[in-house]
Amino acid sequence: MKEGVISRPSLGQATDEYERFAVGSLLALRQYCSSPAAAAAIEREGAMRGGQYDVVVWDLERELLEELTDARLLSGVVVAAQIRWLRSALPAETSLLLLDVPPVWEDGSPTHSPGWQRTLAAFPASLRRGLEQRVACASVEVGRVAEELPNTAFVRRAAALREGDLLEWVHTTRRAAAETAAAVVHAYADARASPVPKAARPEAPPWALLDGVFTPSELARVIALCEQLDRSAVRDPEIAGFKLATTTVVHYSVSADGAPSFAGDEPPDPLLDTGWLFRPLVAALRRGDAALGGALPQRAFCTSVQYNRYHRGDHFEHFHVDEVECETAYKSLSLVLFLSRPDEYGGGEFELRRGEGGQVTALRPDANSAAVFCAREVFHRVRRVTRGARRTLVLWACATRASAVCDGPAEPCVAFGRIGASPFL
Ligand SMILES: O=C(O)CCC(=O)C(=O)O
Ligand SMILES: [Fe+2]
Repeated sequence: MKEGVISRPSLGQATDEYERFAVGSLLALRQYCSSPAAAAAIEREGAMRGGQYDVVVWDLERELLEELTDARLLSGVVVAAQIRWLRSALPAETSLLLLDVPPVWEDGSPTHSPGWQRTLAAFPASLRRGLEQRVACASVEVGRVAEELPNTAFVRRAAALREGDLLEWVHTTRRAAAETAAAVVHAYADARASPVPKAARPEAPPWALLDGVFTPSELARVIALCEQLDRSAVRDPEIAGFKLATTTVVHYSVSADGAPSFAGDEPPDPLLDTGWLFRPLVAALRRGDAALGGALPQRAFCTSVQYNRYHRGDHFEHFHVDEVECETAYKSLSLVLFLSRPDEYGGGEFELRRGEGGQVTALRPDANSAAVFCAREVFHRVRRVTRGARRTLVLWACATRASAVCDGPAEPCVAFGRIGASPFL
């Protein structure tokens, strides 16, 4: 495998998909997937997309990765594991596509933060040089992609970056992968010493229904965002017997000083500065947790938000729990926010069931309400939509094994995709 190779024929097929379906998302999905069947489906998907999108190869495994692992930066270990998985999932002849290895350091700090600067300053000179070379090399690749795909938003944005900003940009735009890596990094550390996670209290109700999650003005803003996302939506292929829907991932993204992350003559990107969307959802996770008996571990963080649209014939008919493995970082609470009014769609019932044999409850909740439930215990599915469109936002509060039992402040807190130095936002 050669470093920095772009396979030109397959690049010709890529559009903005290029960014959206970068491997990071698949890795994140694989990490978070809900069942062995789902894992298999995602791996198949990985293999298929691997054939379609032969992207930029940054072979981090050989040099930098060794250095990272030597430096005991656990992200190195995580990346190595991800690459191994990726290699096994892709056909042998496919060049490794690894668009984004987010530089998630042990304290989860973004690359230009004081934390990052301190980390970098502590590196041996050889490692620093290695890193700098990688950034330069990545910039060259972005430049080459820009020649191939001059008109995509991704490229316009990427090409405008200065070299030093690249890692920062990767960190921000690939939040889902970063979350996965950050979670796994801590899980590796936690797994050494920690006992199994606390089971949810037996007397806790299995799910909570919350209403009024967004204020009217927030809701108007959410709807406007969704309409904007609908305009560039790409329909996901069906995973038969599992899911057929269109899903867009919205990452948590805020700039430190509140200024727009990208200035210039482009219209503002609706996917930047999304803190306003996350705050009420995190508040709802906290409310849901309280209603369920407060089982959320002390140290928790939330994932990106998935915006799902189910049009006529669409479904998520596979009865599943969102978390099964619990070995590393795990999803603790699931939140499904219903954006559509019940009269806007037919079918599309949200069915919930506690455990394998529990009784099924079918819900068609009001718009702006949310179901919150234990990600490990509550099976759920979405029946086929027969009319109109059903829209939801889905996100999870995640934790690591040790965080289920660690001592911490009395109030459980949810941080935005960051654990480590300041998990208690
Ligand atoms: O969109 C929904 O209503 C549920 C989605 C879901 O169950 C999931 O993403 O795991
Ligand atoms: Fe689910």
